[in-house]
Amino acid sequence: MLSVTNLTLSYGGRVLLQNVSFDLEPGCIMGLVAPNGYGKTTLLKAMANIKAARVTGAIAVDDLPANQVARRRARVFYAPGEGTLLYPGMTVGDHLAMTRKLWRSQSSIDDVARACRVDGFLSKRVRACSQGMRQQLTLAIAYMTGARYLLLDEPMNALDPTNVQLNSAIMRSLAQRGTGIIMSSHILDNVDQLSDKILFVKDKGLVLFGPSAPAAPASTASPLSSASASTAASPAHAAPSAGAHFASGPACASKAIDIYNELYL
Ligand SMILES: Nc1ncnc2c1ncn2[C@@H]1O[C@H](COP(=O)(O)OP(=O)(O)OP(=O)(O)O)[C@@H](O)[C@H]1O
Repeated sequence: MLSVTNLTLSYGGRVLLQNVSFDLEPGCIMGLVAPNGYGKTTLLKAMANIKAARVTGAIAVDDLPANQVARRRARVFYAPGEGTLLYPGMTVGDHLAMTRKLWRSQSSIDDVARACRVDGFLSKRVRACSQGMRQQLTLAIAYMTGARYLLLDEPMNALDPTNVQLNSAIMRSLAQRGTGIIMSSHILDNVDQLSDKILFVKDKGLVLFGPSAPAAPASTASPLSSASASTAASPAHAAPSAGAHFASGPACASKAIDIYNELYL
């Protein structure tokens, strides 16, 4: 379990998230949704121990003690968007080879390249790749690491519909084998299809929609209002009474776009 406890994130004096807590379980795909600038990237980086912001609180990686930095790092991989992970002068194949070596991956370059459909441009330098190709490569690198927890920043951006479906299937298959995935996204229909749970950033807190949250009270006319209030009143854990929005599994009773509109519009 990747556990976030009482996390506060700020830049200068500006607090983005205050005292938030949640767990990313192995085998779970969690969507992370909020408008631009609400702190999704900052949260994912903090979870990967990439300290861009000021961070207080605790992040636990399984049962590993905090001082076992290398072992913790080996279980968590953050994949940024927009190809910023990549080296423009290196080829696609070089990136996979480097990742395989650094992460001591058991996967073969050919297998990952074929599965992620980057095998057709392995010898292309990143600077000559399209935006979508760079994103395909970023995801191929993430899968190659074999990390138990993948933190994916807008992973479906720039991908064509075929590649969105391909990567959705790969993520689902990884989750079935125990990988925990959290992905920020503005593509809400994909978040609906893929996520077991969805975290929304709201009022510097988190609102969780997912099957493990307790069911909303029957008398609640709008489960959202109860969810928001619950989170605001209880910063300790992002498990407000919002579970009625989801059936179990990826199928979602309420669409993310409806929840989004109710939270932010
Ligand atoms: N290095 C930094 N120094 C100061 N402020 C920053 C820094 N990085 C990000 N911010 C600010 O923190 C806020 C949250 O940024 P972040 O990138 O985490 O948002 P986001 O939810 O991922 O946005 P988007 O959906 O646009 O990608 C923004 O207001 C941004 O300007």
